[in-house]
Amino acid sequence: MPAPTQFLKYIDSNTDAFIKRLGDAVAIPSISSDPTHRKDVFAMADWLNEQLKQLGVDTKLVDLGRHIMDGEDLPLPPAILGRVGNDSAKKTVLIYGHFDVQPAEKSDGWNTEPFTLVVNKETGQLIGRGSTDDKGPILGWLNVLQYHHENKLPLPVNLVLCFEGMEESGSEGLDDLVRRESEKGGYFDGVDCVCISDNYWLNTRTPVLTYGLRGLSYYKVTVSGPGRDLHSGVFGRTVHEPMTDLISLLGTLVTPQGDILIKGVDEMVAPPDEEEKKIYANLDYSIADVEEAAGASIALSSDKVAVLMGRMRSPSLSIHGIEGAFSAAGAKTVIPAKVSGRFSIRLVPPQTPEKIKPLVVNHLQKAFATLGSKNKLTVEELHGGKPWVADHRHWNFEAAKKATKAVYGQDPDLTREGGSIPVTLTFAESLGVNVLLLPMGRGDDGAHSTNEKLDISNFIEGSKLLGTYLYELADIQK
Ligand SMILES: C[C@H](N)C(=O)N[C@@H](Cc1c[nH]cn1)C(=O)O
Ligand SMILES: [Zn+2]
Ligand SMILES: [Zn+2]
Repeated sequence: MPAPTQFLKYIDSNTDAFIKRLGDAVAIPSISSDPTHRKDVFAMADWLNEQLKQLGVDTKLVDLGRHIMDGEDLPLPPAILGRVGNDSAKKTVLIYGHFDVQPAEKSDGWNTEPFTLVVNKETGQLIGRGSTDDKGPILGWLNVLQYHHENKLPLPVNLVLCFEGMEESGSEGLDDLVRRESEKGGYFDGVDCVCISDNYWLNTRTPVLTYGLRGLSYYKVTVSGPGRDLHSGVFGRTVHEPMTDLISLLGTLVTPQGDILIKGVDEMVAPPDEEEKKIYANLDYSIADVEEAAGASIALSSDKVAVLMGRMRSPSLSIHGIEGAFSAAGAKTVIPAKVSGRFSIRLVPPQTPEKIKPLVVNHLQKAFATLGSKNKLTVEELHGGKPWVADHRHWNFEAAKKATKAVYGQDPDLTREGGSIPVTLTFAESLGVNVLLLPMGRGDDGAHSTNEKLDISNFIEGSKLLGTYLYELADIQK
């Protein structure tokens, strides 16, 4: 059943109010990885819960307990569960999203304040942290709910909502909740399919449906030795320096071409056959797309298929930062006493964090031993998540294809995403149902980056897409 024309018109005519609400959401700096912002993640949960209640959603906040982050014992933000409709004649769809965001500071290179949504009417962009990842898409669902609530219209399907505030930090506590609530009589019992809007198109023009995600294994490697920071003029060439050791270790992990040097990691993945390569060759994507999104001509290859495979079906290792390193202005001549490097490996089937961890630890210990250093090495896995691949011939995807065609007038490309949403596989396994990724934003949105944005047209057409998908689902043969 097509979405009512009234619904599409309503989304268009409420654009300003929807943008205003996104501004309110972006203004809450709900950074899950920063203990000083934990209260803001709670504030964001309260704000979202209030919005949902005002739109007629029956909600409950679920306490997920506590966890240790960087040695600090912290309360986990609650998950928000919600329900609209309980009609046994209708399908039941579980919607997942996350209301936490990545860190952002103007000094990182933002042109505007990251937690103030800037509406640029000239470019048609909404700029602010969380605009595309993942507050914009969550608010897209709210826009759909608002139309039905204000017009006292039933939704075409029953909706079960699951929103969390720790996705950017490993979804701590959520797996247990999902497993528990998927049991008979649980909150998610009776769910027919899952839809997640939390990734991006490949380019700036072609909508996509996504059937795969990479997993993640995130590490902190620490080298310590001196009892305190030292003067490099007094102690240089006199003691083993932690930073020198750490840089040597990080240099053993990956080549500048992206090949992973930890024995067994790249080798765990079977090479693609010609049939699979055709899938990548047929996607609407070019080297210009990746370079425009990256902001420079720095693609690892000029071969589109190689670049796409690097993102979608190969593991990758990225080095994220060094804690304890001198980074301020000036020329401090210090030997830091303790430094920690953070890096992560994106995983693809059949890799799992459990299979990868011993390879990583063994590699680092061996590499450290070859340095002949008297410093101390520790390796910690901070968090992990398994990769996920779904059946894109399922009726859940068929409904989304029809909705895409109806809203955008074109067929979507089918993609695997290079990023990770750890709970996706848990939903698929615990509920035994199909999971669909239905992204709202474009490939150049800059999620996790400076000047993150969501195009107004993607916010508005994306809201229509989410609603239209629900109408298409209602009709489709199971
Ligand atoms: C794809 C999704 N929007 C996302 O950004 N996921 C994060 C998950 C994560 C895990 N550790 C930190 N963040 C990602 O892929 O980095
Ligand atoms: Zn993210
Ligand atoms: Zn996200």
